[in-house]
Amino acid sequence: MVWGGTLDGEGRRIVGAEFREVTQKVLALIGTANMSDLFPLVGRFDFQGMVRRMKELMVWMDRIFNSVIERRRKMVEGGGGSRESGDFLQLLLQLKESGDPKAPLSENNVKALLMDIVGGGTDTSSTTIEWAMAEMMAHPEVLRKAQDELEQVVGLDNAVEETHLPKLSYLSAILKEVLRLHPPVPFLVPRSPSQACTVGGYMVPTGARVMVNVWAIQRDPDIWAEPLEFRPERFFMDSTSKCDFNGQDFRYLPFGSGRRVCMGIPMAERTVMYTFASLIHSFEWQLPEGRKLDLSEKFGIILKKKNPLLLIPTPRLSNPHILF
Ligand code: HEM
Repeated sequence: MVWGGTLDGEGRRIVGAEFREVTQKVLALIGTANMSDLFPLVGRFDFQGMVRRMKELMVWMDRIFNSVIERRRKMVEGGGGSRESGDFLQLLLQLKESGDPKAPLSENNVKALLMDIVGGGTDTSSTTIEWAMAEMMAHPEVLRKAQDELEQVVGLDNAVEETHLPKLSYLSAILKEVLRLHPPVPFLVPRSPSQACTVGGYMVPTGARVMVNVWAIQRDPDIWAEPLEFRPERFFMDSTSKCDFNGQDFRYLPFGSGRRVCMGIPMAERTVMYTFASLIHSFEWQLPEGRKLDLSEKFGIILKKKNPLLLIPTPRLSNPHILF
């Protein structure tokens, strides 16, 4: 979707694996406590070597982008591959080449946009799906209901398609509940007011770093009934039925709010729901023998499971070949 049409087979796998590795390292580094944030005066000494390590990772990331862009250029110049790779990279390069004065794009802009999309969209989406599967293991009755809905809308003789998604209202409520209890970006992106202001009686000085604790808001017992219970049905109740992903309702902000709200919401809604729906429609899942379900969290810029979820699938469609 992002640059998949540019790379094929082995190339896609290698670049994908390398990109995942560097993204994991960047996210881990961003989530590490940095002394310089607490004592800005000593920041320039970079005692923990974090600036140095981030610069190294950015060089690595840049090399990956350069190689993908170069392959794309060769593909077009050589005329060997189709010019229409239909991916996001193609769109960005076309915009850049069109030289539209209203939206000028440099090569660096293209790379920054690629980084935003891949960096912002991969770990967040995969973490949501992992939490969703873990909650299904913890709540088999919810899983059963979701599978019943899928059987009615999709049928056991079909694979899930994008067109089915708007009809899967219970599944959509499950994902809302997953994102309520496990918001992948628990503190959103830090804010910094350009003017001092007072919020809820607290003075926030100009330039202060403000973190919004969405994790705590979405578990606040003053707002949510039985906040620690996993209950997708709550999103059908009058009081919460209007909670969507746009960040207008300050009780529920898994994608943030305001000017910096997640720009990938439409894509996330479709890809996460499609993947999750396909997983539970196409397979039955169980924990490996003797292994207990563990729902503990690991603190970081992305709120992941402390221990990765390991499950065993068994085909459930009438004809498993539908998937291939
Ligand atoms: C379940 C999946 C996702 C979740 C939970 C999520 C969540 C978030 C959150 C909380 C923010 C910060 C918003 C704020 O501080 O107000 C954000 C920003 C962002 N997200 Fe997502 N995101 C997801 C998927 C995606 C996808 C698929 C893309 C790209 C296609 C994406 C691209 C971005 C970008 C570029 C930003 C930065 C926006 C800015 O600062 O202006 N996200 N996301």
